[in-house]
Amino acid sequence: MSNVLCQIDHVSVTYHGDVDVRAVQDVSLTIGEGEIVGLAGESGCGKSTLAMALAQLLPDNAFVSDGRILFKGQDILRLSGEELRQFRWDQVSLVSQSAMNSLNPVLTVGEQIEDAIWSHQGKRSVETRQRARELLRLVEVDPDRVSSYPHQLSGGMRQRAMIAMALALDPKLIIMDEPTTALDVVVQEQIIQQIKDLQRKLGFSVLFITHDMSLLLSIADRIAIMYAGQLVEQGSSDDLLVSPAHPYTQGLIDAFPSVFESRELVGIGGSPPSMAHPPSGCRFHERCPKRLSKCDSQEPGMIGVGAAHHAKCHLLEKGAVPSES
Ligand SMILES: Nc1ncnc2c1ncn2[C@@H]1O[C@H](COP(=O)(O)OP(=O)(O)OP(=O)(O)O)[C@@H](O)[C@H]1O
Repeated sequence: MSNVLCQIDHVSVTYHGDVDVRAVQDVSLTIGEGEIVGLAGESGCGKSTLAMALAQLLPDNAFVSDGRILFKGQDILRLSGEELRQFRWDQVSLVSQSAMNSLNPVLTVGEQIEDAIWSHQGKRSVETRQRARELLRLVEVDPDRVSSYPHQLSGGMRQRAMIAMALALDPKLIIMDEPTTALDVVVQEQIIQQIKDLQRKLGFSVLFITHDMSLLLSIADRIAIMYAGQLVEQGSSDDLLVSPAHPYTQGLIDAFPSVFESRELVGIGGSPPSMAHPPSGCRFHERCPKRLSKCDSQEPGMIGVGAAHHAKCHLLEKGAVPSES
């Protein structure tokens, strides 16, 4: 792998409420410089919470209850005040699912990009307007659109404008949380291609979050799979495509149309558990078609199945015989 940019080290995140919810539990994940890492899993499994912890944007009722997050070797959980503000844009930026909700409806796109530059570099000038135009050109939006309001742009253009804004301060890492979910398939493909092109050209790293495995297999260098707050498998895209080791990963792959082959889609039976009361043993055991008798009581560890391919499943232990149900 390339040089390490970011190391998420045994991180847990807890939400305070009537019942405390540990939405992320003991997650370790590394993102290399210039690498696109995909994070997949069904709704509610903790992907966005992990992303928010990484961007230091957790809501007030949530906190990192264990572990550390090193960014270029520095523990970002210890940053405060000005250091934190700088980190949030200079090092990491975020593109979220709905550009319509993220963009300010009463400011033009140009003003919003300029604000991002200005508020962190302390100057608004002819150059910031010029930079806003360059950024729009970079994401293939007509630079004259600096004067447009968000509602005057198509969904695809708004999402491109969000990407332009995320690029404004040359961050080292861009977190993309379902950036194309709200778009139709054709526009989605164009934007994915553009993200890949920009990443190659500019060299930033990406944490790409989605529940769509087939999309991830086509964009990510490496993929991590989350289930009920835990990482259950990680490996290269090829590893996961050719030999997924966790039944949940296999289920996710089977549930989405493949860009590589045509086959019948099969959903995963049941639904993810409540994070307030996660099941004992392997958290996937109630839905697993290959569960063993111990899966409901003993939590499996992460087991190596290849050079950089690991999965958290008892089936990978020596001598395990799956029971097909
Ligand atoms: N603001 C909140 N307050 C309390 N609990 C929360 C809050 N946000 C999320 N959670 C809890 O954290 C769990 C994980 O949510 P999260 O949004 O991180 O999942 P996700 O995988 O990103 O889902 P989605 O794909 O739907 O965004 C949820 O199941 C919920 O129990």
